[in-house]
Amino acid sequence: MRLSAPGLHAPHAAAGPALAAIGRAATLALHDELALHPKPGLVSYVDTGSHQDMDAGTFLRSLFALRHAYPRLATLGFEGAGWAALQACGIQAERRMLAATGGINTHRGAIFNLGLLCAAAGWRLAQGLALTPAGLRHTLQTIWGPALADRARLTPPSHGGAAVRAHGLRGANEEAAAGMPVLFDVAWPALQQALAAGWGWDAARAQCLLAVMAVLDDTNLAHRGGLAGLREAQAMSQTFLADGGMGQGGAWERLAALHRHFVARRWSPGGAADLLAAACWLQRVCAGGPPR
Ligand SMILES: CC(C)(COP(=O)(O)OP(=O)(O)OC[C@H]1O[C@@H](n2cnc3c(N)ncnc32)[C@H](O[C@H]2O[C@H](COP(=O)(O)OP(=O)(O)OP(=O)(O)O)[C@@H](O)[C@H]2O)[C@@H]1O)[C@@H](O)C(=O)NCCC(=O)NCCS
Ligand SMILES: Nc1ncnc2[nH]cnc12
Repeated sequence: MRLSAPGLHAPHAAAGPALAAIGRAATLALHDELALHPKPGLVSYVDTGSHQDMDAGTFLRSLFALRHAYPRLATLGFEGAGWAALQACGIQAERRMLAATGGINTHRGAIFNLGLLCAAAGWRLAQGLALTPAGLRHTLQTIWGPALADRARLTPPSHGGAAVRAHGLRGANEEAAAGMPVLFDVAWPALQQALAAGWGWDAARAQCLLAVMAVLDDTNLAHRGGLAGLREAQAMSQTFLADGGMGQGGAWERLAALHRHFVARRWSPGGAADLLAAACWLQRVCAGGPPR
């Protein structure tokens, strides 16, 4: 599926199928992330990683519950909605997720990241602009960047966020305010390079995940493992990549060992998982989808 935006100012009805496809790509991208195994500390169809309160079924219920939110966010972007409307839609989606999972936070970060990307795609569609990674990044920064930057200063952080920011780390909101540099400068190039090397969709997603884990200030890791845990997880990911990443001999076995190491410590890179999903969404929206 390649979604370019032909013609300036596409009328609303004509854009309906494209907006629906943008939203559907988000649900599919969440599944791309869930279906990958092993992922250090994360839930998949094979096991629940570092989690006791959720499994793949919880994630499936969550992504099913979110399936209308993403096309809605794309439509809001198409309509040029302001930040308040996007936020209200995101908060409603969070409520749906919690209702579907019995109060478990499966996709809070993914609602936010993928929701913003869908909105940016909808906005570009309305302007007749191409859906490219660089273009989406530019739209995010110019249209909603100022509101995000204000929130970064004004909104009190939740959960481990306070401690995390006390260490000068960058959470989901700060990442978005900066134009999602880890997504566009790290995750997306890693996925593209792996695909260009012919590694296949599974290895490419694993490489992308490790590339993100190597650099992201993942608040979930900091929450579960403290700053020391976050830094050790980053260092282990960097070493894995330096040794050849998914291109090294025995890569899958080594990834499985990393998974066991994370599970033993209850570490879970949930923020990195979300950015893997976001990179898969870019692949589906901007690059014709996963390789066949
Ligand atoms: C903007 C908000 C989403 C910010 O919320 P918060 O202040 O909580 O910010 P962060 O802690 O920075 O991150 C929120 C979630 O984003 C993921 N994440 C973590 N680090 C990063 C990062 N550096 N960059 C990008 N994304 C990041 C992560 O989400 C994933 O993990 C969650 C599961 O974690 P888990 O450990 O299992 O569960 P917990 O219950 O949290 O902990 P335990 O007790 O079990 O240990 C899961 O959600 C994944 O998606 C972070 O959790 C929010 O405040 C907000 O504004 N929401 C309103 C919606 C909105 O405005 N939308 C705008 C338009 S769409
Ligand atoms: N597969 C997964 N396991 C645990 N937390 C996550 N957050 C997003 N995806 C996740």
